Amino acid sequence: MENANILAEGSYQELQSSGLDFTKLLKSSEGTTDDEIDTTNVINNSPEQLSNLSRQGSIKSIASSIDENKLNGTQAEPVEVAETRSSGKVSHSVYLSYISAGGNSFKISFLLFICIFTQMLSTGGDYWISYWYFDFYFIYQVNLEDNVFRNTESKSMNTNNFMTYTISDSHWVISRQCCVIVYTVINVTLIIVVFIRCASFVSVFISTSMNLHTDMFNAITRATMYFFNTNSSGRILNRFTKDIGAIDEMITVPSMDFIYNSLSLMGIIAVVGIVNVYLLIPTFFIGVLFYYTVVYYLSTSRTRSPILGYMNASLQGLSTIRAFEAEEVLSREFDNHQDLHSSAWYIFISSTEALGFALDIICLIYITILTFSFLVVENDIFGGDVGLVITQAISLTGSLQWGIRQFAQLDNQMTSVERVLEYTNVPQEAELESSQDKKPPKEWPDKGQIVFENFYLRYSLDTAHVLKNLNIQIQAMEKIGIVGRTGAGKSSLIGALFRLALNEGNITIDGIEIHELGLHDLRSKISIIPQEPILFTGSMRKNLDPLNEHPDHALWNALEEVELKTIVEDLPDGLNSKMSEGGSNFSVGQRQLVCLARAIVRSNKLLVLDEATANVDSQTDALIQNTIRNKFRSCTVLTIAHRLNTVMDSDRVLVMDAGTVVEFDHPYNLLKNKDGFFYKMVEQTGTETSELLHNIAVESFMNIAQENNELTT
Ligand SMILES: Nc1ncnc2c1ncn2[C@@H]1O[C@H](COP(=O)(O)OP(=O)(O)OP(=O)(O)O)[C@@H](O)[C@H]1O
Repeated sequence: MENANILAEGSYQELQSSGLDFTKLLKSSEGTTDDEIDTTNVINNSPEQLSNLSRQGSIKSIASSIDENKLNGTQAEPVEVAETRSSGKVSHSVYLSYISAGGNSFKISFLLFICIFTQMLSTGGDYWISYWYFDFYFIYQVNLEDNVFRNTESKSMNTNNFMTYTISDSHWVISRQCCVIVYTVINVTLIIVVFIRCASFVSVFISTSMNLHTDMFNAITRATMYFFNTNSSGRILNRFTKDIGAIDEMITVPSMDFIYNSLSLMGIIAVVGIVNVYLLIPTFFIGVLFYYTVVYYLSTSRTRSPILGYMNASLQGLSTIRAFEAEEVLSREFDNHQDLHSSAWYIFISSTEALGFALDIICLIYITILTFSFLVVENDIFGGDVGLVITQAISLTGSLQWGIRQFAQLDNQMTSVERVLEYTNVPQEAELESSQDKKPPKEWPDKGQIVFENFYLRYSLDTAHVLKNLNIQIQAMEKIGIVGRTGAGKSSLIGALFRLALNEGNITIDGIEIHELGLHDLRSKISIIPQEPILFTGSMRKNLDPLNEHPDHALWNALEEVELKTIVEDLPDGLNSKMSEGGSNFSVGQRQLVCLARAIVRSNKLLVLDEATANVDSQTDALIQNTIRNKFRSCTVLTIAHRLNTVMDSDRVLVMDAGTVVEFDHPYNLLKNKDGFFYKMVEQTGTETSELLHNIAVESFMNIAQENNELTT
């Protein structure tokens, strides 16, 4: 195929005789067919196995590397860490963090004050009515009964005046007009305060969500690479969508209801205590009974089944399930999850009903105790107060049930807060900016000399070192090829330069120890072309020059170097044309060329190629190799080699095995050692290819020797 057109089709012989690009390609790579074998797998495989591998394609090659990993035992890929539970008991510190995320202590105290004040006004209004009724009783009832007052010291009474009268030593009577005015003031104030309370709640809840989201976002963007290796992107997105969604929507209403109901309960207890302090004794015992009922209920309402997660995963992997004809197994597993889910849900409904019944009984007992206490205990409690206490206690029944259900929901949803808080505390990378006294000069690195000294690397504190005691000196402008079997530590060596894992020991670039620098200062000075080309959503310009530092002509020149100029010119908006997500409107090879153009634009002294040509055709490979040779002549280039021919003309080849450097010299010198790793790797590519590779090495060695001679004469 070429440019999305079928140029030719037919058998191998037919295509061979057609003289099309296909046969040219074959001819150009005739000598390197075996060479296409991944060098990372060759050391321990026989030639027969290797040729089998190359024929069997990528699936086999993946399988072989997995087998190898299994055999070695030590080279396990990072395992995804277990997901935090989505239900269960939430600690008090989570509640505290949730509350403190709502704003400063003044804001939270104000909200608390306004809630208590609202409840005081509400209970005060009820209490005022009872007081009012008391006045009415004295003025109309008692006065009608021949002005017989207890402890009578009768005074003249004028109920129409806005005045108070002392009826006894201990009680005041207030005029009706005054009662109405006070009651109106209480209610109007209550309405205003309720509005203020609503506004405060909205403000606090919005701040809570925003702060939790921002904290998590900031923490994730600065998290170590190890975190991303052990947490899938789906899981991270889940926290930003589902958990933040729960904080936005599912927690707010239950929190408010719970606070209202708790305060209302306190209001009722206060009224009971004011009317008769001895009634607090049965209230206490009922409270204890009530507490244990609620604790029992909450523990049963937390059961969950992962049915939704299972369903989601099944839908996402539907094609795989069908391809492997695993529908039966999956539907059986789904049924099990469904059974668990249904039984948990049934328990939840039953326990909620049981709780309602238990609370009704408890409230009934309480109301009975209160009511009979007024009959049994001889005292001078006024009838209005009795009515007030009983009506308040009756209102307990509904509000308590609702409050507890809301608390159960709140407690369940609080796991979302816990999960968000967990991600705000993930391990962070080093500082982005260097301290003033360690700031590197603007032109650093101007030579490109790299020195590793007693260097070790591991991916987490509880795993073994994957790079061990490296002592490497790479001279300025050297072209270094890095080879080794899979898991030897080639990518880790590159990662060490970018400080992506836990580095121990020294790495010096042009005399500056990189661990003393800020990450921005370090990483912006090393260009990398990875195996998987990374393009951003946005314009072509943004992809070539993300920080907008270079003029247009520099970008066009870079595109010309990688032979993409005409393709970009043909795009509707040239440099401003939009790239799809991940650059999917470009082929893999073209994306790789854009990455190369980006590296050319940056013109750093250090370039790293991590198997950059592994996924491209041999023509693009040749173009990339040539461009690198020409454009990065004065740079230090580290190339992790996928195909041996790409590193045979390097100044030196670094052979790695099990995290250590086993050989490091010019390929010509390495090939002299017939017991060496590199020699064996070359030999295992087949007779023809190895001969070709030997020739490239000799030619390159001669060229270098000639250049050195010219320099000395
Ligand atoms: N992100 C990671 N977290 C934990 N261990 C890792 C990680 N990446 C690599 N390793 C481990 O480090 C060791 C070296 O891996 P590395 O990727 O550097 O090898 P490599 O030579 O580049 O292999 P390949 O050619 O297959 O890419 C392996 O044992 C691997 O399991």
